[in-house]
Amino acid sequence: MAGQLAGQPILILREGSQRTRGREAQSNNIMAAKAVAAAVRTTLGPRGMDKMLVDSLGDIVITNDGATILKEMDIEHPAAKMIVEVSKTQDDEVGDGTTTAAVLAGELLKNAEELLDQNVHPTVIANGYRLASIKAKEILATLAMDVRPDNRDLLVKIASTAITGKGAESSKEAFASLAVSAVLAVVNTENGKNTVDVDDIKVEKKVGGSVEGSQLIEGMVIDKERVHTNMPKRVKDAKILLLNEALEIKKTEVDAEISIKSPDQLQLFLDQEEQMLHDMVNKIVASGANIVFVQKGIDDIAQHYLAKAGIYAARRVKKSDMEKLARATGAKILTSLKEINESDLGKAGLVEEKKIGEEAMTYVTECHNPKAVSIILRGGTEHVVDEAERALHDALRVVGVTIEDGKLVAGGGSPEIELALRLREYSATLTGREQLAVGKFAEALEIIPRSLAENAGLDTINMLVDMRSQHERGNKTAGLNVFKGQVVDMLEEGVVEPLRVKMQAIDSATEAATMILRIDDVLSSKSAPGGMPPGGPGGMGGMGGMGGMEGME
Ligand SMILES: Nc1ncnc2c1ncn2[C@@H]1O[C@H](COP(=O)(O)OP(=O)(O)O)[C@@H](O)[C@H]1O
Ligand SMILES: [Mg+2]
Repeated sequence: MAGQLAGQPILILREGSQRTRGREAQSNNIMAAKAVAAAVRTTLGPRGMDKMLVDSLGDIVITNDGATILKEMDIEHPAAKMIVEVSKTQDDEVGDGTTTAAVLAGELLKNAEELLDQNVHPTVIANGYRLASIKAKEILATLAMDVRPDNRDLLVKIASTAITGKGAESSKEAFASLAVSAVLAVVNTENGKNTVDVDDIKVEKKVGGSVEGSQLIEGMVIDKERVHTNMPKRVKDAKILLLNEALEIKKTEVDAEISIKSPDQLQLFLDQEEQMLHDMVNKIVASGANIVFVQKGIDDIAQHYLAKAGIYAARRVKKSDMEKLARATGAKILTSLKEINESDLGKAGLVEEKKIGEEAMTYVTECHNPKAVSIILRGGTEHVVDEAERALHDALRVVGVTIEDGKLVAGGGSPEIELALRLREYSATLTGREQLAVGKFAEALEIIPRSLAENAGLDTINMLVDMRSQHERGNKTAGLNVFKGQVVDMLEEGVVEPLRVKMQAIDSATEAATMILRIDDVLSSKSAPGGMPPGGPGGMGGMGGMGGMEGME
C-alpha cells in the first residue's frame, strides 16, 4: 500500500496486508453479512427447515436454532462475524429471536445497498435507520399487552410459541407446561419486582425413552450413583457434606523412593494408609453428615468405611452440580476436611438413588431451598435430546423474560407488518433522505412474515398483501397461520412472544447494520486470523454440511 508524496511512495502498511476501500469495502461487507443471514433464513418459523452441521471431527449437530447454527459455522469474514454477534447478543439477552435478529440485520443491509446505489450517503442511511428503530420500538410498546405470572395459560402459550418447529413438536403442550412450572418455581420477588434466573433450573439430559417422558423434579437430580452397594439407597433428613477434596491418599511421587525392607514394613505402610483414610471418614461421621458429595475421587477403603457408617456418598460430582447443590441445600463447599463444621452441612428431606431407564441417579428432594428444581430431559437419541434441550432453553428464557417484564406481543409476523405500516406513515412526516432510509427500514421488517410464508411453501405475495390490508383495516394482530396458509388473529391462535424478544431483535439488528454501513475501509494484516480471506467477499471457512451458501441473492 503506497501513498504518493512529492513523487516519493510512502508505505504505511506492512507488505502483504490487504486493503479495500470505499464502495468496494462496503459491498464486500454487505455481501458477506447478507450471506450469513440467508443461511439461517430458511429455518425461521414453525415450518422452517433444520440444518445439519458437521464439524472437522465429524460430529453432527442437527438444529433449527439460529444462534446454534451461527455459532457452529466457522465464519471468517469480519462483517459476517458481526451478524453472528447479533444472534449471540440476542441469545444472551432474551434467549429467543436469534434467527429473526440475524435475518433482519441482513435485510437492513440489503436495503441499504439499494440506497447506496442511489448515492445516498451511508451516514444518512445509518441515521435514518436509527430514527426508524427508535420509532419502531415506541410503536411496539403500544402493541404490547400485559401478562401476569398467575396467568399460566398465557405463559404456556408463550413457551409453546418458542418451541414450535423445534423437534419437541409431538409433545409441545406438555413440554411447554413443564417449562412454565419450572420457571414459576424459581421466580424471585423483591419489592414487587420479579426476576428469573434460568440457571436455577437444572437440566439433566438422559438419552432413552421419549421427550414426553421428561419430568420436573422439585429438588436436584445428580447424574451419579452411590459409590458402594452397601450404602443406604434412601436417606431421610439428609445432612449433606459437599467436599472439593479427594477422599484418597495422595499417591507417592514416582521418583520418590520408599525403602521397604521387610513384609512387616510393607504391612505397616499399608496399615498407615488405611488408618489415614479411616480418620478422614471418622471426621465426616463426627460432623453428623449422612450424605457426602465429593467433587473428586473416593478411595475404595474410604468407600468401605463410609458404607459401614451408613453414609451415602457419590464421587466425581461436576463442579456446576456442586454449586447448585450448595444453593439448594444451604451447604458450604469445603476444600478440606480439616475445617469441617456442623453449620457447613446442607439439608434436604430426602436423598435417594433412583433409576432412570438403565442408569441410577441421585435425587435430592425436599430441599432446604424450595426453589431448587430440575428437569430430566428424555429423548430417543442424543440428537433428539440435544435439540430438545435447545428448545427447552428457549422456552425457559421466554417465560422468564415475560414474567420479569409482564409484557407480550402477538407473533406470526403480525408485529412486523404493523410496524412496517406505521413506519411508512412516519416516514411521510420526515423530509430529506432520511425519509428514504426509514422507508427501507419498514420494508426490511417485512422479511419476517415473508420468510414465514416462504418457509411454509405459501404464496408469499398473496399472504403479504392480505396481511397488509387487514392491518390497514385496524387488525393489529393479524398474522400468518403457516399451517393453514391463512391470515388470522395471532392472539386467538395463541401465538404470542415476549415484548423484549422483538425489542431486542430490532435493537441488535439495527446496531449491527449501521455499524457495518459506516465502515468504508477494511485493513487486514496478512497473518491476522479472521482477516479478509483472499477469496474476497463472503469468505466463510468450513461450512461443514451446510451445502454451501444457499439463498444468496
Ligand atoms: N404457530 C405459529 N404460527 C405462525 N408463526 C409462528 C408460530 N410459532 C412461531 N411463529 C413465529 O416464528 C418466528 C420465530 O421463529 P424461530 O424459528 O423460532 O426463530 P427465532 O430464532 O427468531 O426465534 C416468530 O416470528 C414467531 O412469531
Ligand atoms: Mg424462536
